[in-house]
Amino acid sequence: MADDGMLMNFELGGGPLKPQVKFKGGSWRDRKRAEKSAKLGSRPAAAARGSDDEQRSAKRQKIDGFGSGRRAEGELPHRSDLARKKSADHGTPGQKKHAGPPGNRQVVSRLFSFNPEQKTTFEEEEEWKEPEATNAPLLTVANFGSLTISSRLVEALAKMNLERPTAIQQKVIPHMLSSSSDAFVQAETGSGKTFSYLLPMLHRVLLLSGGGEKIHRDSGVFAIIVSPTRELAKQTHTVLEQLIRPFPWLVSTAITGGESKKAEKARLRKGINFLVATPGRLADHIDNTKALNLGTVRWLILDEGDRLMDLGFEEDLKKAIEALKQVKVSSTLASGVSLEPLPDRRVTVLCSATMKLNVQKLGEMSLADATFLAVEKGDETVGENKDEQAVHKAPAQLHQSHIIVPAKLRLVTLVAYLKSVFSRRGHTMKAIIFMSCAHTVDFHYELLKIPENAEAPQPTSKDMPSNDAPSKETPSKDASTKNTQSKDSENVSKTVAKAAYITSAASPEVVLHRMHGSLSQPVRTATLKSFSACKSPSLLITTDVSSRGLDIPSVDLVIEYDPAFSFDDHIHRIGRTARAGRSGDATIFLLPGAEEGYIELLKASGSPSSLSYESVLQKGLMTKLEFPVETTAKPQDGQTYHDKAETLQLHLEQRLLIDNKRLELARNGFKSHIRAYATHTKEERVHFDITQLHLGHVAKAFGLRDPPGGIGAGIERKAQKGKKEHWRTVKGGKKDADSDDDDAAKLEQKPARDAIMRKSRMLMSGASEFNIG
Ligand SMILES: Nc1ncnc2c1ncn2[C@@H]1O[C@H](COP(=O)(O)OP(=O)(O)OP(=O)(O)O)[C@@H](O)[C@H]1O
Repeated sequence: MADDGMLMNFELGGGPLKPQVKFKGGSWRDRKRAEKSAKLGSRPAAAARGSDDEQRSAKRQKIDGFGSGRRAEGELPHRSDLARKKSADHGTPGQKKHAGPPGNRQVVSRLFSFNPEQKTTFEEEEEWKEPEATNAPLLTVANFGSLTISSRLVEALAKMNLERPTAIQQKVIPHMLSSSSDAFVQAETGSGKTFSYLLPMLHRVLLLSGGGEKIHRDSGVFAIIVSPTRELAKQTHTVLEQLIRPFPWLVSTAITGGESKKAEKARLRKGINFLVATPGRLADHIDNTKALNLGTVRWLILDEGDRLMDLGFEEDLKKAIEALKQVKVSSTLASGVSLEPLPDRRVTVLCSATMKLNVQKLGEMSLADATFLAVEKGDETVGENKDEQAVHKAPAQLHQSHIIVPAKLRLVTLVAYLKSVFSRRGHTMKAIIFMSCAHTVDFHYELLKIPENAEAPQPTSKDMPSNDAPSKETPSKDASTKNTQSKDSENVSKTVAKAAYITSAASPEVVLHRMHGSLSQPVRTATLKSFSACKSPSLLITTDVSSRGLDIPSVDLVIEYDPAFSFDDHIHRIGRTARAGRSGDATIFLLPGAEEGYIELLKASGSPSSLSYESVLQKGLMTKLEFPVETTAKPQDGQTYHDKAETLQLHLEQRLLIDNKRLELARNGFKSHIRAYATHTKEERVHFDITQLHLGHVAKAFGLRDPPGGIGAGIERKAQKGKKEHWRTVKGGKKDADSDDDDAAKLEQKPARDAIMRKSRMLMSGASEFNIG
């Protein structure tokens, strides 16, 4: 019978090779080995118990069985078959026989031995008490009306359940209502920066109409809001649409990469008053769309300034800023309406939750005599803050934790953690897991979802509502709703599924989502919409594409399974929870060793608590553990949580071995993860030292028995030369290292390594990840 290379890591009983078979082909060593294996394989399981030799024999049988469908019975496999089989095979040192009943014995990788020691000891911590929220609406202010904004705007806000301003809104709104000077707005994540600039702009534009309809869509563009990502641009546009709904004579639109330029041009020709844009597309329209007249523009808002610069939009932004400078500011409209209520010069407002050097550079490019508007310690001008480096706190009510997990245990600890948090929180739980790159997202999504043939939940009309305001650009809401919903369902067919493993009696259904920049724009948009609207407990696995500005209601927990590439990114990631005064939790996974040093840095953003992975495993795995597909590894009554963790790991590994597609995802995930690891910022690389990664252990976290040949091997060999730590020496033999020579050499060659790093950076944070332009 052909086994198609699908043999798993359990003993083979009689095995595919029969002892009486005469062996042909291969070297004499291979023939001898195969004969010996066949003999051992024919012995009863009980006799074969426990010895390492026998494990190795069982392993060889599996190697020998690989590809047997294409070879005469008894003929030995070619070396290429052996090599192919090797990476899918098991049996490296550090594996043991599972202590199950005879006849059901399995090989399990040891998860709890040979792990590096955790260096940090944590004193017993006091129970965390949630402090007063720092980004909540202010109780000391009666309502938005007290900021003297239009009563119709106050009504529109009330309809959105917004009554009182937040601290930053209280600071920015009066400034923008009365002043014509530039501003730098810095405030915590989730503190309502969007309304802080939208409300005063709208108020002043409404003064032009004097409450009537003196201005129209073709009166000109009054404000341009630049957002770094398409998602953020669309989100800001949605909020804006909600605010201007009572004023049908005002029109806004979003122009973003990934949309039809022709349709955007047509909209610009018809007339727009508020334009939300991504930088690349804005620069393109400035160059190529005559209908885009900048003469009436009085506000340029640069939202998420640090991200705009991180993503390399400096040139596009320069172009927009220069183009605006070239145009004379008109004081009346062609229709004769005076523009007096608007600022008498073009005002630029730069917003950021963090203030890195590149934001300061953007400030120098775009601002003149700007006022620094922040909630803390009074106002200062931007110039006086130039030397300040980014040390920023997360909202005080955001409860942060870290968990130091050895690499081998990461995957099972993640499953256990998710299982325990979903079972604790019950039905209203939303969580986001950040991973380093698209391939790791894809792998974990595939592994954690109920496999294909099971029906994936399609967003229903209940789950895909549009809290999007009906845009005046959308011809007929009713006509398009049905169409949009069916398109959305189609778009999320590969990004939304029911989760396996992490469900519990309290959350019998958890909806899994995945999102990254390599997905097409319609898929990204539909996936976010589904996650945002999902009424069941739901989990989004994503990259940093979701870390900035996204406002997803009621996210309770952010897990940084892979730490962010920079501390600022970390602040933005965790800021997806605890928004506008709500509570929230954030947990970061760190490896023992150098990564523990990152905890000191974390303290700059709050007071993180420590979680022990042992207690996470215990909590998560001692409740009923259910596997979505059968493999020989099964959780059994009476197992300790260590046994359960190893059973779960074995089961996950077996799932890779029976499905080449999943195995490939794991290998790609591993390789991309290692490349991504090299792209931590220079200042933080001391904590994320790639030479300290034990690749064999990291491979386990991808359900792999060995690191696949590829980028990683060179790194480990390099590290091994320098340091001979006990736990590192358990890594496989010479052949493993030799087989990866090419990559090792490549990595040690600086230009090649730099190219990889550049590519990884681009993948992680550049245009290809975000598909903006
Ligand atoms: N005054 C308010 N009262 C209650 N909720 C508010 C108020 N202002 C804003 N919000 C809500 O707070 C959330 C966060 O707002 P917003 O996205 O503008 O924050 P942000 O400061 O831009 O955050 P980030 O830096 O993460 O982008 C939104 O859901 C918004 O509706």
